[in-house]
Amino acid sequence: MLSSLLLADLTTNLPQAIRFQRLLRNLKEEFQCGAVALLKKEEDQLRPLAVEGLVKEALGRRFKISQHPRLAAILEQRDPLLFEPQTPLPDPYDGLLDSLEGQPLPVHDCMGTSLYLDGQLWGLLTLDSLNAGTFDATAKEKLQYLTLLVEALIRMTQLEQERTSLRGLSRQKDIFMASASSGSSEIIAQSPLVTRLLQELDVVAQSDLPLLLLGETGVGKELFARFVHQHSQRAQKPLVHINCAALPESLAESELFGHSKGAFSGANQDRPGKFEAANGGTLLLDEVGELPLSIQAKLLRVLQSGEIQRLGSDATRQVDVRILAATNRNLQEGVRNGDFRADLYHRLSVYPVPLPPLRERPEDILLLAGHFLELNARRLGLRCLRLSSAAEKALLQYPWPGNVRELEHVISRAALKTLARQNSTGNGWITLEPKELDLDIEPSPASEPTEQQQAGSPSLLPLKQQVELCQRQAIQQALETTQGSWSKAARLLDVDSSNLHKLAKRLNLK
Ligand SMILES: Nc1ncnc2c1ncn2[C@@H]1O[C@H](COP(=O)(O)OP(=O)(O)OP(=O)(O)O)[C@@H](O)[C@H]1O
Repeated sequence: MLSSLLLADLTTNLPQAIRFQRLLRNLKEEFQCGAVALLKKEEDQLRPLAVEGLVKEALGRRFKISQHPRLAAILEQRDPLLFEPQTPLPDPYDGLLDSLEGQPLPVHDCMGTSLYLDGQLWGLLTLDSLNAGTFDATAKEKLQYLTLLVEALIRMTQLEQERTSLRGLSRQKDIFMASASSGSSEIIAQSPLVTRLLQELDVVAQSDLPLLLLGETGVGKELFARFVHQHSQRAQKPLVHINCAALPESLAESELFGHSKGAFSGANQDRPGKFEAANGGTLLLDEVGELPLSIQAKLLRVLQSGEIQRLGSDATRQVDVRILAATNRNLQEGVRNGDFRADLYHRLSVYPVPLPPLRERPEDILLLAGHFLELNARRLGLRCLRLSSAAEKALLQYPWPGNVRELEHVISRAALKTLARQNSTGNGWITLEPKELDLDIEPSPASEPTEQQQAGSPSLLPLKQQVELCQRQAIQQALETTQGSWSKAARLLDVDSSNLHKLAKRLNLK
């Protein structure tokens, strides 16, 4: 029965996330178990691509193989591995099972299998059952033959993705987790807003266009700049970051363009600047709105000519640098006030990229929280950190003026606070409560969240923002229904097509 379902999915053209989710749902039913998870191996860690029966935030987690002996043992062998219910090895999903609402896992059955693609270890599949004794030798045998089908399904999905990206379309559809080479550059997101933005950036990255990343503080401008660099032809060359706000006017020219020996007192030797350091690669001008006016003129000349002159030298040097600029200031206003040169603004803003604040993409909040919980648990040596459902609600209700950075700090602070509790109980498993998050807004314990809050919408936003949030959701829904057709979406929403385009542009949906 299950194999025919899997075979049917092999021949259907489905987005990866939906395909994997269906696979896990079918497996959960087939094995009558509580949780199934599909994890992909990425260097020394495992990344969940789909989970069934685990809490939502589990998708944001990364499991370091060396810290999870069960997962390591599954990876070590080709055949499925059945763990004794009494095994002393800790379970990686302790506290993450949906049905247990944060309770630690009791004695239970667990089995898993490694997955290979083209002879290479790709990842693994795990199954957990709360009824000890469910998984026996027959179940293990069944998993063995289903493993082949699961591998075929993953391979098929990969081929389809490759074909799609060859056509210049998105590489990932439902859930897009852009994985860069180091953990710290990983963009965690599943909201349609960010998913679409990443798809767009993936394409724009291939050009040498200057990008202007706009957005509130802590929204991820630097992270997205790194994404662009890593997805560009320049990825093997340096990405040089310069914080214009931290650049004293007296040193700015030498920092950017370098200086020759004797150019000023203390210049004991020739020194290249950031432009030369970034040659062949990318230069990120962070907080570009803070650049002093005198330096703006010099920067403009370099951008126009592609040539730099080190301070104190007449020689010119050709540089090939792609410019990315980021700011949380309104540069147009800066131009109007005379703080920012109009010509430089036009040069930098060829392709503006507005990054949506966290409150406009509530779908990402719990995912990001899960990611930061995992990072903190690892850093503090805690076995498992999770959110109570009241804490989840509190995170969803909060308006996040400091965006992702604030969320990161809230989770780090809360994780630290739990240390004392952890020491007193001696238990590695910890649930965070709203009071530990220390947010300004506490959800009322008596009231159930509204549908809007469940979708992650902040309830205390000014009316204008709430209206915009509703408009954004309606447009996104319509686009999903019409599979991206704007004209059909306009008909569905009963608005004029050009008005819909204008509105979508204003709401950063385009
Ligand atoms: N989608 C994301 N996934 C994972 N981490 C994120 C994401 N977005 C932001 N972060 C994290 O949030 C923090 C702030 O991000 P970043 O420094 O890129 O923001 P910024 O917009 O450049 O901030 P500022 O305006 O203050 O310069 C960083 O630690 C970053 O790694």
